[in-house]
Amino acid sequence: MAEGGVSNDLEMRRRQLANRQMSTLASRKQHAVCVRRAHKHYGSTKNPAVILDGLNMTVPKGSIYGLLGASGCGKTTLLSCIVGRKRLNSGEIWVLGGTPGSKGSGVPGPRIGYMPQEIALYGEFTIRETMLYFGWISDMTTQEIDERLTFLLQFLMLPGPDRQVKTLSGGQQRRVSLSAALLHEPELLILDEPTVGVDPMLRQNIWDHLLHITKGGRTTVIITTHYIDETRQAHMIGLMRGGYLLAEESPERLVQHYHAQSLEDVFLKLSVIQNMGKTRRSSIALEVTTTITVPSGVINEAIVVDDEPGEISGEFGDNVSMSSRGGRISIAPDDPENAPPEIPPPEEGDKWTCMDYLKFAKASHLKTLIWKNFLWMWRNYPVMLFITVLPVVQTVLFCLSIGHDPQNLPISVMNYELEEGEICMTNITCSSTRLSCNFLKYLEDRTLQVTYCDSVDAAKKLVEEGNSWAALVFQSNFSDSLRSRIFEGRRVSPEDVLNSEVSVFQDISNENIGTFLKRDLYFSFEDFFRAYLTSCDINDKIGSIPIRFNEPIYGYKRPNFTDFAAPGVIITIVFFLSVALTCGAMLLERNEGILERSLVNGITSVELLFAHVVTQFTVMAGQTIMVVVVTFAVFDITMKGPASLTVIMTGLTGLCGMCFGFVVATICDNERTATYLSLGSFLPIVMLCGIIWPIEGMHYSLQTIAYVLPLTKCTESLRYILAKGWTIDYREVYTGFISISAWIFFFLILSILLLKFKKG
Ligand SMILES: Nc1ncnc2c1ncn2[C@@H]1O[C@H](COP(=O)(O)OP(=O)(O)OP(=O)(O)O)[C@@H](O)[C@H]1O
Repeated sequence: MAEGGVSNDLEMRRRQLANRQMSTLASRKQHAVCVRRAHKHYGSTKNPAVILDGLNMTVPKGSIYGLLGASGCGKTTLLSCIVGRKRLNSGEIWVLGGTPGSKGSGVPGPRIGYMPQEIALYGEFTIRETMLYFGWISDMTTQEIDERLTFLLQFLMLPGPDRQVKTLSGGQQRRVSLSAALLHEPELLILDEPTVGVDPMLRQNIWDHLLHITKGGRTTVIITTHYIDETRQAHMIGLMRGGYLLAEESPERLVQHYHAQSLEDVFLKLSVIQNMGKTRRSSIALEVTTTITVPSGVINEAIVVDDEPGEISGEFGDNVSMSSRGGRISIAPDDPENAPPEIPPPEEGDKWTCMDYLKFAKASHLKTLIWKNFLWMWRNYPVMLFITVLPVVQTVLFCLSIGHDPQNLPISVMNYELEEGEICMTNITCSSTRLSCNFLKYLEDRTLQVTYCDSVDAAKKLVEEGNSWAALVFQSNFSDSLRSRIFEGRRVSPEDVLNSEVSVFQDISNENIGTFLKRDLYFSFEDFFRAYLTSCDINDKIGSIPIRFNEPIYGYKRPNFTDFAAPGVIITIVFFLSVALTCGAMLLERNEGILERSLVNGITSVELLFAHVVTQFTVMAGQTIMVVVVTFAVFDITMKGPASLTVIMTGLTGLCGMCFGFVVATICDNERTATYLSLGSFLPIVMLCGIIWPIEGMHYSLQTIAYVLPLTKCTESLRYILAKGWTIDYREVYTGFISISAWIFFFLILSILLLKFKKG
């Protein structure tokens, strides 16, 4: 780039800058960027970490503005506020004539090209795909993108367009990131350290290109860099320290004014002056003034003025002022007549209405975002695996592992009816003297593993050692006593009543196994007893408890737990897989800075959410179908109601999980907190939704909470559809649909509002 070519332009702009003038609203709006009295802190208001402390900044149109400052001084924070991604706590920003984020300002949007400090690219995309993404969201055609890409690849010395970004070196990735910012030739280019990791020759090429594009006055560049010397080529430099700009001038004038050798010298001197302002009464300051040469008159002219911040910008010529918590030091005498006017209130009509927030998205943006989401998933094999295999595996595991009766439970038996060494014969007759053997046969038929012992103590010991779930003891006259119990009626002796009992010593530490064993003992005894009565020509029904269980109206005579658990398990699998998938995809996008970058390019939160809804919904629909097919077609779990309702309810649950995933991703700053929040919500939701235990058995105070939770009503509803065959006409069914739809709506609105308002 010919230096002489721009010198006239530059000179003219410098003269404009040197003109002292009142900072009117109109003049502020004419600049590419104008920041006034910017205050920004992180942390709580009680204990704030102040980053911007009354900062003023003026970036004239068509200039290259080098923003310099030590690491951590707040440059990135300032740039984020300029591009509308973070909000000031107080103060004003005008960018390209409007307030960032206001209606019609075009900022954020394609008027801005933003290269953030982090790479902020999809590693799985090729260079061309990356450019297509950023180009399309900036409303470029594919042909325009390809033409620009050819130039940028050559100019930034990048490898072929089909190279995947993750296979490039760090420096190459930064250059791809720079290309993405330069691609659509924006009016305002904001480059956060674009020359890191770039060799000196290419660095000079980049600077030449920046000088070239700013030459016509249409493009303005704000650039931060740690290489102070390269900013000599900028038209203007802002030296940032302690939350505001120490100086804002052209590099030549700064060096000249401070009689410095280099810009680094200038920065050092200004820093010393600033420190003296803060500790001007301390002896350290005296020491510093004697060792550092500061332009004559500068210190003497320094006067302490009030806390009211003043203008510090090229707009006001050489006027350089600095504030500290305790007061303000003005290096050049402040001109009271040039005191800045109060910041005007924001213009009416700039504010977004609720409808604007929800205003429907641009079709081209949506198309691009959906394309990007699918491409990202397609390129991420583990994600694809997660998407396709996990729901099937989970469902198969559920169907194979939950709800089946425990098999081969060991029990120990001391049978005093048998002689020593005698083996049980199992023929049953009315006069049998070995009825205990007949009963044990029925137990064995129920897969219980019987171990015969030679004493009660030995049988109980097996239980104590954990080798048996129960010890059964039969008395020596068990058969006779049982017969007396049947045939002697009211004359039966108490001894016979006692001796006809099977004595059981059970291990009920595992409640489920204990209950199954009890059930097996009861059922086996009933079967045995009825068989015995039949052998004695007695109506076998006398042997049953006189309660007749008819064919149930709903369900089966022998209900199975799998049917009970299936609705809750299906819903939980679909819901939480959706949460994980959505939350993971969004957090990855956000934490790598890609989301930030897309938003600066003009993507709106509604578009972003809508694109995720479309992508995740497609995935989730596939998952739902797989889960339903495996559960009902392969494992034949009971489904009495219409399959369509089952699929719709499962699909809605997945949609709700997806919307909850949006909320988690917007609330949480990183994967770790997202994991805590998802897990933290998983357990209460699952515990209270009635999968594990009927809601009617919960503490009454929890029952109301349980019914309000997202998965409770829909689990119930699905259970009614599956087990009873009910349709949408039933209140219990349609309330489930209403409940899940309400939660979807709530989560969606919440995530839109969070996305919109949760800025730094
Ligand atoms: N979200 C945040 N929450 C709390 N503190 C933050 C946050 N973002 C930045 N900071 C802090 O604000 C200060 C300024 O950060 P910023 O990234 O703006 O500095 P910088 O000048 O761009 O630094 P560098 O040149 O190293 O990139 C730092 O101390 C940083 O730790």
